[in-house]
Amino acid sequence: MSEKGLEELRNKLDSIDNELLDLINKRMDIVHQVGVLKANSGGSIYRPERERAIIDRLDKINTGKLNRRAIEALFLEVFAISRNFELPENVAFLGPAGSFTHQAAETRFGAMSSYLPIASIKGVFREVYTKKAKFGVIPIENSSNGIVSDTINCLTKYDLKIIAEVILDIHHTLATTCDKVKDIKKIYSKDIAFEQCRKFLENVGLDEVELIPVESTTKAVQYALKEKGSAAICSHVGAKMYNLPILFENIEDKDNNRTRFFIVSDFENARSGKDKTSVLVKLPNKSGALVEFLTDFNEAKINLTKIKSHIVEGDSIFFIDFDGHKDDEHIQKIFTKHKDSIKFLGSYVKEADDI
Ligand SMILES: C=C(O[C@@H]1C=C(C(=O)O)C=C[C@H]1O)C(=O)O
Repeated sequence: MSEKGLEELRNKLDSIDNELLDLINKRMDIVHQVGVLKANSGGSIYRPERERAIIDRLDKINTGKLNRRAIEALFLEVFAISRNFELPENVAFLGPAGSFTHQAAETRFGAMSSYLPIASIKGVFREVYTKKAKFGVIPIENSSNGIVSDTINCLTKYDLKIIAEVILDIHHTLATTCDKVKDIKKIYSKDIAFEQCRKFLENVGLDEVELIPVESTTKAVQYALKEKGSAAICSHVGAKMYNLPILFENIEDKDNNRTRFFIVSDFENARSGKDKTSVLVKLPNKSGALVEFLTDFNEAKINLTKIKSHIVEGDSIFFIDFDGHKDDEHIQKIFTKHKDSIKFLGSYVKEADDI
């Protein structure tokens, strides 16, 4: 291509960028006006259901090259920056920095938010409950390892609401300063990550080496970086963050290894039209209680997407997800009838039926 041709194209890009900048600034002014209205009425700045509606609308009218993922990536960042300008709010997440939960948080709160890495799930709930953070991000379940007990325990104890779910594909890498697999004598990682990569470890002859469970995959990177002859099973982001060379990518045994995260806060969402609701249920200790409860759901034609039993302080409880919003009439009826058994956890935009 001639120098002149390149310059012409670059000039075109420059003028498009000028327009984009101008439009985004104009958009920010409007968001500010919305922010003032919300501040006067005491409403939350963040409205996940409204953001979902904007993305759905743009995806529908889109005739250009961008696909839904690209539209989502661009606009979620624009929304996050707008909100952050309007009212900077802290986001607590199960840390350390670079954890999968951090990545889940960044999908909704973007690059500019102020993040607080917290060492435990209980700590995250505490930060939000005591208003040091407006939002808390924690894992609720993984497709290979099931429900995260600490999260269920905290949902029973703290009066916070689930305002969004985030589902991430979880990919692990083997990162190490060793050049060859046979030089690796020990591997650091989080206990559940070892379980998710068993077959890989067997296939490359690493099933006999010492596996050392540590608090997080990021911690594993830090250990592996310091110690010769060791490796970490960690995320791509975690390895890159500390410049630990990656020897193998995508080493998880199942190709649909997914984790679901919740975002908790102190407000409730309005309806989006495509919602899911989560509740905890403690039924009376009498025969047929569960059947009667589920029959009511069946008769109201409510689609249950998950039911898991769980023991909290010796009591058996059920964690249940179903389609619909708390304010839907048929759901209200069930909530009224079973008000002594149900703890409402939140209605939020449904990202998927299940993981
Ligand atoms: C502007 C609003 O507030 C926030 C910012 C949004 C945006 O930038 O479009 C959308 C939803 C909210 O999270 C709104 O509620 O409309």
